[in-house]
Amino acid sequence: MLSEICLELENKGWSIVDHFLTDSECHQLMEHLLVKENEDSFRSAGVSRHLNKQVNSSIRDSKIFWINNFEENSALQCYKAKVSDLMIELNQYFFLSMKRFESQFAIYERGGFYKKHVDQHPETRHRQVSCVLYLEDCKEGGELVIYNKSNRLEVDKCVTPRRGRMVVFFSSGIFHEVLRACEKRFSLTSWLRDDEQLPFTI
Ligand SMILES: O=C(O)CCC(=O)C(=O)O
Ligand SMILES: [Fe+2]
Repeated sequence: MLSEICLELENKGWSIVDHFLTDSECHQLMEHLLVKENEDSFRSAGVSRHLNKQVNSSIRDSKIFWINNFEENSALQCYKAKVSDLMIELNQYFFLSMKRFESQFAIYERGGFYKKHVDQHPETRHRQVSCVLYLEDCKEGGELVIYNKSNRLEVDKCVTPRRGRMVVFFSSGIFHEVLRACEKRFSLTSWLRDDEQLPFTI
């Protein structure tokens, strides 16, 4: 599985992995996410603008929770181990030096969206690879649209969120957007980074 991801990233800049986690692991993550939501721990997501953090709901309408403790939940531990293995494989294949990752749960309410963007901040450039894991199916809406790596106007793939499905793509060159969700949409996103110190969260 890991070498296939590397090959696909090399060819297209993105890869879709079904069953990255099992249904029961995703259920466990959902339970954890819902506890955090009930504790009112989610916050409106911001977008970065020249190192200033802004909440701009015309670009992005969703709420997020940054994960600080992976030990709280066994499915999170499993997720962390699998993403770490992926990071090692990607480092070897692409001669990268990613050292850690930052992770957040995201909830898009019905009508939520995220306009076309790239994940790497132009000022810092430490995000190298993005991994988005979907925790529930979306029957309609909420698709992730991935644009062609050499032509940002051309759609390469429209990904339907499915429980356990993970999309991996380069954080710098791959434009993408989240279409309006028709129902509540749940995901766990990680950015693999090549710096050591703790980032400012966005
Ligand atoms: O949830 C998704 O499908 C993608 C989210 C995204 O692009 C982001 O958080 O930067
Ligand atoms: Fe993104």
